Amino acid sequence: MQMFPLVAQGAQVRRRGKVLVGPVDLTLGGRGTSIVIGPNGAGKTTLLKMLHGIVRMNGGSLDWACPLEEAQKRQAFVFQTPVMMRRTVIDNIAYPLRLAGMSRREARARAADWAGRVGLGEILQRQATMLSGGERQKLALARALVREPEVLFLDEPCAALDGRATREIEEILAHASDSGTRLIMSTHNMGQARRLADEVIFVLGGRIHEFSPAEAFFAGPQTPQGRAFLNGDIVE
Ligand SMILES: Nc1ncnc2c1ncn2[C@@H]1O[C@H](COP(=O)(O)OP(=O)(O)OP(=O)(O)O)[C@@H](O)[C@H]1O
Repeated sequence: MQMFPLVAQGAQVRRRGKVLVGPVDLTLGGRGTSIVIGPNGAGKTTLLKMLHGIVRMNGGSLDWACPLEEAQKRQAFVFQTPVMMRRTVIDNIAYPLRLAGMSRREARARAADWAGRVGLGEILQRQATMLSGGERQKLALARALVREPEVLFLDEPCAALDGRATREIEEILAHASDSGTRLIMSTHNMGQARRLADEVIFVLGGRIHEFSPAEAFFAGPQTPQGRAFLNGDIVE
């Protein structure tokens, strides 16, 4: 069953009388990588969580092309600082499969396979809480990808990582994208945005200020704020 388009109409998130996001009108198609950019506090995280369905909306609508319950099963979210369970690497990755009812044997086999794909194949038995930042992020990716979601949301997955770890994560993401996983991801790193984006969602003040194909955006944003942001100027 088709999951896309995802259509938001007048979607809004308010907390304590303040609008954090919206109103947002947005239609996302089923292909490629959407990169969400914007200054600190613009609402990128809240927007991603709203689209994923884990923050309560206070207005408007958000509709997948398939029933919501179906859509929820087919998407995953990688947080900026993923939480590690006090278990081994392989058990952390196998966990979502176990939750979904898969046998221990099968879940561990798949987990070991995914650990290998993200470069954690040598440390399957290490306690996840002992991992470095880059390793944690790889584990979080494997744990999200192991269920083969059609859509993966990521909130600044490389924010705390050095260049090498960032490049490794980007390779995993590019591979997932090539394999057909729809990526919707925020980043502060404009180099990363240029490398990964098929389309850019520029968020300002909780609203979508620009939404364009990546090539067009990076060639020249349509708005003064978009241009300023791309230049590294302060945008408020
Ligand atoms: N649960 C909440 N209650 C009240 N305010 C919140 C809540 N969550 C976020 N905010 C506020 O909403 C605004 C948007 O936050 P959000 O984290 O979505 O922005 P962001 O663009 O991801 O920021 P950053 O780039 O700094 O991570 C901020 O001003 C933040 O302080």
